[in-house]
Amino acid sequence: MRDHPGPGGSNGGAPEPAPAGTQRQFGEVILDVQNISLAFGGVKALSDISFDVREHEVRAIIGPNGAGKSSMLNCINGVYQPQQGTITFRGKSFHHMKSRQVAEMGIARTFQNLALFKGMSVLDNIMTGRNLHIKSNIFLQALRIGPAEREEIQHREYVEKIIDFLEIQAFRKTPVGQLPYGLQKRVDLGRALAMEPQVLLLDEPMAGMNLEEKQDMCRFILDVNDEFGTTVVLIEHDMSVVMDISDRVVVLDYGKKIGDGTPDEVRNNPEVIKAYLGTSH
Ligand SMILES: Nc1ncnc2c1ncn2[C@@H]1O[C@H](COP(=O)(O)OP(=O)(O)OP(=O)(O)O)[C@@H](O)[C@H]1O
Repeated sequence: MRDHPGPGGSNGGAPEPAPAGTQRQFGEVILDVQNISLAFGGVKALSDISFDVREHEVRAIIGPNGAGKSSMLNCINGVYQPQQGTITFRGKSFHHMKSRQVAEMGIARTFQNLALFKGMSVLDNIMTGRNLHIKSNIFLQALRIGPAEREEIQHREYVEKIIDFLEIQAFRKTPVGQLPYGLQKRVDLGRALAMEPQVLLLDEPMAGMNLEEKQDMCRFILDVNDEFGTTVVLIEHDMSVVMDISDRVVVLDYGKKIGDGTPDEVRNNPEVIKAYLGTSH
């Protein structure tokens, strides 16, 4: 298990050191979710959910099927517009932000069902993550002349670094659809990393993977967090993974928050045990 910070909660935004004897240290609250409610007709997907995420933290959202986890990520990255509540990123609140605007602010997302172009190579898929950073106009890009050519070279260099980092050099020209599922998930992570996010939202990054693939993915998530300093918010069903790599965990059940704290606190929370950990998923 990782070394953990103290129990959750804001201290007014001041940097919060980890308790004595622990290694991990977090910055200010980077993402603050306050009183979010979201309904689809009569279905209350989220009811008055609040939690915060500190800079450089690995924060997990767990809960049984239908608990509202993906809906929460969709509110954070602008796919859904909650009827109530506020999300604040680096002190800037937003209610009705489009996904692209959220991405431009520095929040990237991977999806439960991969959002990759199966016929395109690994390299080209990861390049799509650079779109937000491309400054030259489409005409120059198409002709690959002047500043556009220089810019493309810089973006390709950045993408090559990600490919090296994720250890997928051998597949850089391979169409993504020909790769095993675990590697496709890694490419999806690469595409999100190419956006140079400050916060990375991962929707079930380990789903459908075998043990070895899960171990690899855990290592990459922790390396991204350590080496790039990227804050990570992840949804994951595999409890051993969640408990191993998360600093703090939010627990949802039927759209309500029933637990929030370190893995140990959550593990010992009777309501959480009853709703989730006591059942098989
Ligand atoms: N677009 C939608 N339209 C209608 N209902 C929706 C929509 N998205 C989610 N819901 C409903 O909201 C509730 C929460 O769903 P959500 O997918 O957020 O849960 P989840 O915790 O991510 O579940 P899972 O672990 O199965 O992915 C469910 O009752 C679901 O049916």
